[in-house]
Amino acid sequence: MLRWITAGESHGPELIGVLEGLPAGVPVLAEDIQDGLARRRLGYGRGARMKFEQDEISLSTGIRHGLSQGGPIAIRIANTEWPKWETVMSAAPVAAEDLTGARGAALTRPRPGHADFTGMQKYNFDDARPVLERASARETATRVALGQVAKNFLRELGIELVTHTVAIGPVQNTSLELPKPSDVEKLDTDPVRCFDKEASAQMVAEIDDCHSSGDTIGGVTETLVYGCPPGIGSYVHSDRRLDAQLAGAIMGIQAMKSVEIGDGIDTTRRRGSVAHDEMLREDGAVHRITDRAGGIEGGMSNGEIIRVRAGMKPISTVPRALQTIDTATGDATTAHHQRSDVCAVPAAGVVAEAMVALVIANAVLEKFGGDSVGETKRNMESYLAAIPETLRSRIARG
Ligand SMILES: Cc1cc2nc3c(=O)[nH]c(=O)nc-3n(C[C@H](O)[C@H](O)[C@H](O)COP(=O)(O)O)c2cc1C
Ligand SMILES: C=C(O[C@@H]1CC(C(=O)O)=C[C@@H](OP(=O)(O)O)[C@H]1O)C(=O)O
Repeated sequence: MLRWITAGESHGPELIGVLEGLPAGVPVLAEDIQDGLARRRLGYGRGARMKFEQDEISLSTGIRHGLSQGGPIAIRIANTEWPKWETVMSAAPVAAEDLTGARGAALTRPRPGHADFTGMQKYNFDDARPVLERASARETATRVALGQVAKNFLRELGIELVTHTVAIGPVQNTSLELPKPSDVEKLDTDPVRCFDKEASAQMVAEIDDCHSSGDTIGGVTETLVYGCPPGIGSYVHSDRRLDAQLAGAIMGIQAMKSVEIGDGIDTTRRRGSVAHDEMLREDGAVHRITDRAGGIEGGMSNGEIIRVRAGMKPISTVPRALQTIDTATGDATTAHHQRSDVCAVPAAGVVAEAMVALVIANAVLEKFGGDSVGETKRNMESYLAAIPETLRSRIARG
């Protein structure tokens, strides 16, 4: 079983992520993790912080000479801004007169849509600062770092992921062409990580329009998993279903409001005759004529491309500030606003990919086990080889 946990505040000294349960022998280099983090900082519509935040990482434990050792892997990501926040975020007590100005003064005008107001109620704070520090999606840098380790493990088994943006607000990419893992570099050069040039230009224009009218916007990303063998996850109990695990992981990302597996909502509008994926046996293996199910049936992977869509709401720090109340006085006012992203959908897609990688890696380990990556691979190959001929599936590879 693979377990992970993150710790840290948005403007604290550092973020920490721990991954436990990874077999030994998985190649892990600092550069791989830096690559993943750099990708998360990108995207048209990101705010000022992403221009200077460096995501300085240290691989603190669990890796030796570029390979995982089987023990917990701890990754630290330093916050570039820490010197400016040392007093406000100090672990030691600080005198009230030292907490002033935009950073230090209590935040009492909670933003509708963010965690501010309910967080203050729940944790008994008279200041939204501690709420936003942990609710902030800064934390997702750690998930991307851990997800990168999971991706390296999956790559050893021939499982690869790629993520693209399919909608920004009302602008949709209606092209049916799916990116392959070899298209990652091409996607990296697109301002919104969209696979269709025309749709990408319209998405950029939509973000510009939001920016100039003091507004924010959300959208939808799609993560594709290639090379996943059939039989990952299970139908035998609700919490073993791969689709349930994926949905939970996606909904655990800040600002995510919907998850779709395969054609998702579109499938609910179709008749059965055009909603499912008919089977064909060719060259000694069964494959599907379509992949409307998104590679999962009965809570198990079926060998086709796994497709997971994640729907993100608009950023809640709206420059044209929304109506709220001042929690210090009870008076009507407008929500506090500091620098913020206008659109973070491309970055959220990178986070979604990390979460999908962690879920698939966990499900793979549950099925095949192994204390070294070689053992996991042998177990997987012998399972596939033992499947009777008429039950064999073609595995969709990139
Ligand atoms: C990658 C990413 C970047 C985000 N950037 C911002 C931001 O700059 N400003 C903001 O108010 N919310 C931002 N958010 C969204 C908030 O974190 C989120 O709205 C908040 O946690 C409440 O969302 P919830 O209702 O889903 O919990 C971002 C989310 C993600 C995934
Ligand atoms: C720092 C990141 O995203 C942040 C997510 C975020 C929020 O409220 O979720 C608010 C903003 O933080 P700040 O107020 O410090 O500018 C974003 O920049 C990041 O993704 O690394």
